[in-house]
Amino acid sequence: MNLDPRIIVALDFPAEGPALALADQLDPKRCRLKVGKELFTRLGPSFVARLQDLGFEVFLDLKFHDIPNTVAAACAAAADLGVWMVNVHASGGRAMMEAARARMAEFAKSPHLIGVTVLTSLDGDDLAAIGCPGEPAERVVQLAGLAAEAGLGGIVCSPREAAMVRAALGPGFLLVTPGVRPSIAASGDQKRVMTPSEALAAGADYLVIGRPITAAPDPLAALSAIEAELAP
Ligand SMILES: O=C(O)c1cc(=O)[nH]c(=O)n1[C@@H]1O[C@H](COP(=O)(O)O)[C@@H](O)[C@H]1O
Repeated sequence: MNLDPRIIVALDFPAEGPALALADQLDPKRCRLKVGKELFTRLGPSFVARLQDLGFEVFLDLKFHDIPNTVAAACAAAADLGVWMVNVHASGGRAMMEAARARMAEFAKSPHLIGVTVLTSLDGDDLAAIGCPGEPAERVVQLAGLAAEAGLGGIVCSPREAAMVRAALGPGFLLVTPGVRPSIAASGDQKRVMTPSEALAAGADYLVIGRPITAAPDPLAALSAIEAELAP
C-alpha cells in the first residue's frame, strides 16, 4: 500500500483566513490536511469541501464518542462529505466501533475509520486521575486490539507506542501518530512525543503535525525540514 504523503498537517486555526492561507501554499502531493473540532465547529462541511476542491484528502478529526447509533450516524455523515479518514474514540467500546464500521461498509468509497486510543496529551498520572491506572502503552495496546476486533482500519496513538502496537497487530493496521515534535520544537500540551524520524522508524504510517508547522515563523520551511528529516 502506498501511504504517501505520510504527513498530515493539523489545520488548527481560529478562522478560515489563516487556514486557507496555509492550505493555498501547501501541495496535496506533500501532505494531507486534518480538520478538527475548532475549524469544523466554526466553518462546517463547506470548509472541508473547499480543501477538497484544492485537491487535498481530508482527515475529519471529530473523535466521535457516543452511543453506537449516534456514532454510526455521525460516521455516515462524515463519509457523505467524502473525507479520507475519520476517527472515533476506541474507549467508546466494541459495539460502538462495530456499529460505525457496519455503517461505513455501506459506502462504495468509505473513509479510513480509526480509533483514538489514549490521547497524546495524557501520561500515567493523568490516566490514574481518571480512574485508569497503568502505563499509557498498556492501555493503547488493549484499545488497539479492541479496535482491530471491531473491524477498524487502524488507530491513533503516540509514536511511542507504535512499535508495540505493530508487534501486537502486525502490518496493514494503520498507525496514525500525533505527538510528533522535531527536536527543536516545543512539546506544549503533548506529553508522549517523538521526533518525525523516530516516529517513522517506530512504525507510524502517518504523522499528524500541527503547531511545529502551523505556528512556525515560516510554515513551508518547517514542513521542508521535516520532509528532509524523513527522507530515506
Ligand atoms: O486524533 C488526533 O488527531 C489527536 C489525537 C491525540 O491523541 N493527540 C492529538 O494531538 N491529536 C490531534 O493532533 C493534532 C496535534 O497537533 P500539534 O500538537 O499542534 O502537533 C491536534 O489537532 C490534536 O487534536
